[in-house]
Amino acid sequence: MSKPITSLQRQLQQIVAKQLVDISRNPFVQGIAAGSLPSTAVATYVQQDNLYLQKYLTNYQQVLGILAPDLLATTIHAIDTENRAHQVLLAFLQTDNAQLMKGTVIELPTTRAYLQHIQTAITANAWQGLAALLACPLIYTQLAVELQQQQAVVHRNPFAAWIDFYLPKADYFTKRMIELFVNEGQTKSDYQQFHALQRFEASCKYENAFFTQAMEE
Ligand SMILES: Cc1ncc(CO)c(N)n1
Repeated sequence: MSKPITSLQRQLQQIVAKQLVDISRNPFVQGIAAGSLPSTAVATYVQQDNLYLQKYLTNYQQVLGILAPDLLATTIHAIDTENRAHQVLLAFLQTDNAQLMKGTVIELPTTRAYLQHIQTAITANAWQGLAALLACPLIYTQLAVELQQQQAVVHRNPFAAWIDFYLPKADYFTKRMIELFVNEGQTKSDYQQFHALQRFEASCKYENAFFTQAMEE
């Protein structure tokens, strides 16, 4: 017997709420909230996120191509333009992407491990892959809501527009992804659901580690 639709969604929310406790304490995230971060950390974050998002997009296309080609067609643009969030960080660094990515930028261990985790999930099946992909938009959306509630979105904060970018907008694509995950999940066994939620939780932890990695470089 599969769990009712609301159960999967509730479990996602519980996992996010739990992981956000750690993420909001992350020094990088606290720097975003306070409007102050070392340039090296911001530069490392954007470099690694460029590498991450490039592969994320490929994985997203692969998974959505199987599960929901119509949703893929309407949301691909949303991810593609995500680099607009990076513009905020690049402005803070007073540089551009071309300059920042000059030479060889290699994947740091957490970036590599996170991408490998997503890849492994996709190899199991597309829905497991979706579980691993879902943490990325879901964590950032909830984080933005939390930072806004902490009054971090103020004019003097150079990262205010970055936070604003991730705030949930009308029919935002994160919501569509959650709906897809939950709807597909109704047809899945308890075993599949259990593993998908584990993969989702592992991705949430990678999100935290991804911020940490930027501070350590
Ligand atoms: C690593 C990472 N997670 C989530 C997002 C938000 O989509 C991002 N840009 N990068």
